[in-house]
Amino acid sequence: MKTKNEWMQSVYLPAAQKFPERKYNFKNLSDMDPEPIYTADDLGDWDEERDLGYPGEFPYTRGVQPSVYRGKLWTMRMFAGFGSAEQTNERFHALLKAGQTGLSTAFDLPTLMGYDSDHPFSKGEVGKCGVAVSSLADMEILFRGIDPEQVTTSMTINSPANAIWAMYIANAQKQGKDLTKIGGTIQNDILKEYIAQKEFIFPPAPGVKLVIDTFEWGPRVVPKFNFISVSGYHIREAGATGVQELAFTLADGFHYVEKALERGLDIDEFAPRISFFWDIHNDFFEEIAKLRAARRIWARQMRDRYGAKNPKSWMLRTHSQTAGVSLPAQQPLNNIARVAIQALAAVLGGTQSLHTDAYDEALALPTEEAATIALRTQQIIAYETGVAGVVDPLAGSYYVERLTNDIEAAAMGYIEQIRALGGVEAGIDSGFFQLEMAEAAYRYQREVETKDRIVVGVNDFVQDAVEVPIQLIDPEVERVQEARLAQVRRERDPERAEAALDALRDAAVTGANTMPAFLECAHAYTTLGEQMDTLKRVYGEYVEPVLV
Ligand SMILES: CC(C)(COP(=O)(O)OP(=O)(O)OC[C@H]1O[C@@H](n2cnc3c(N)ncnc32)[C@H](O)[C@@H]1OP(=O)(O)O)[C@@H](O)C(=O)NCCC(=O)NCCSC(=O)CCC(=O)O
Repeated sequence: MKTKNEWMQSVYLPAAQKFPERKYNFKNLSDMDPEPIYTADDLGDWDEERDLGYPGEFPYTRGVQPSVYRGKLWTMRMFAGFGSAEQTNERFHALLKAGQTGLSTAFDLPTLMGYDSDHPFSKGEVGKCGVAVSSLADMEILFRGIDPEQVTTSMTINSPANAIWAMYIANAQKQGKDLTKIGGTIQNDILKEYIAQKEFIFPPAPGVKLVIDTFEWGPRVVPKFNFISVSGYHIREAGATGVQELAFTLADGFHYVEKALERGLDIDEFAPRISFFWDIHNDFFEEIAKLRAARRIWARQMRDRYGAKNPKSWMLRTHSQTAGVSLPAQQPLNNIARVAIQALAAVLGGTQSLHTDAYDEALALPTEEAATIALRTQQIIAYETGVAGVVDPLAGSYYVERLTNDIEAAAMGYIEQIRALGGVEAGIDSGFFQLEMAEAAYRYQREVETKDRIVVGVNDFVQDAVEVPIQLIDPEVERVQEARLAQVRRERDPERAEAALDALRDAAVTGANTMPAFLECAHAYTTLGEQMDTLKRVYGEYVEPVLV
């Protein structure tokens, strides 16, 4: 048989002279230029046993479970939250009734920034991009009628993650639930806030310290809870390429591991509950290869660099979300097609959990109809396409294996560069991440503006604006929240509340684990704002350095 090179010379190039290749940018979103075809000749020293293996076995390229979706479909976990706790609770019940298999909570901006709903800074933002939660009283309503032992819940919360998690756990305790049986995930990934999303409160050192408190406390008290979801999503949405998303996020994961080890924790006690979160964009094969490379890098580094011995510590388990940034406001119904393709890539990449964006995401929070179509998209993939019946069906594809290798190598290059810079916190201080991402975002935008990259409906195939119904948030929610907060402050035991906040302050001052104090703060109905203010007085607030 001819070699690839012989075929290129004798067949492809002569044909391309007669019928030239399209003048188009074939590069993927990580700026990697694919060749026209891939054969075994492209795999270099790729070794099937070392680099691929079997599903459920090191290095987990093919998936973390032996049976992957033949055993259990991925969790269909739609990110939802708006308005008051009552409204979101209603949406949660509707989503579960529609066949969703896990919950995922979106909090509003004041909650994400640690402000109570009645703080002057919260005006106009209460309940807008998620649900408002200022105390245990809101949490009780939010999860009314939902059994935390039966349904796993994800909470996208970062700077105030300890406080919100404690409220969730306090609510479960008040219902008499067994804490060793409740499962779920808090995002709790503060590093990517400094790098990308910018919803930080405290400086990086105490920010990371609070995260490590959850690494220590979680496995002992709520052993089924994933106390972190190390998130590439927001890094990607802020303009990073797929390779940067992978590298920066894994570097963040390793940073937390190193900090937990510095605290003297046993890697095999905490690492099995570290989880991840990826953004799944339009380049189909790039995204599949990214997920496979992610599992391989994590497994190799955890075993060989950090010395983890428990196979569960080697397994990178992940949530995925289709790429909001890829869904334009122009011709929004086309986004249903984009989301279907991205979701298929997440599934072929072996995700454990998936959110599919609603087509109207660029316009407003999703209407119930748009959110339902997004969920149905997952159900169509799960039940109609046959892709869930065979484990890692793309394994052995020359292109997919080569791309997995290339993405792994490129991401490891970045990870080594970050280590040489002095680590993630040093990279944040020097603006390394922001500058790398700004450059990638600029390159992408220039490609779109010069039409070197076509985005259907945006820079080609454009048509007049199409109107779709959008969801509006009732400003009444702000008044309801203010009234509830006033009632909470009036009815709680003031001495217990004050003592709880004092204990939180003391834990912060002495460097003790803050989680027991946060749990008591929740039970004492102290508010989120009161807890964060207490910590601000000890830790200070982060001011981002200006980069020019
Ligand atoms: C680990 C994950 C990724 C997934 O957890 P899940 O519980 O859903 O799934 P799972 O762990 O795969 O499965 C649950 C249990 O079943 C077992 N299991 C699963 N598949 C199996 C199989 N084939 N054979 C045997 N056992 C299996 C697992 O080991 C596990 O048990 P054990 O537990 O006993 O091992 C978790 O962290 C998660 O759900 N994350 C969601 C994060 C999220 O929703 N984030 C939203 C961000 S939204 C955001 O940031 C906003 C972005 C924006 O701006 O729009």
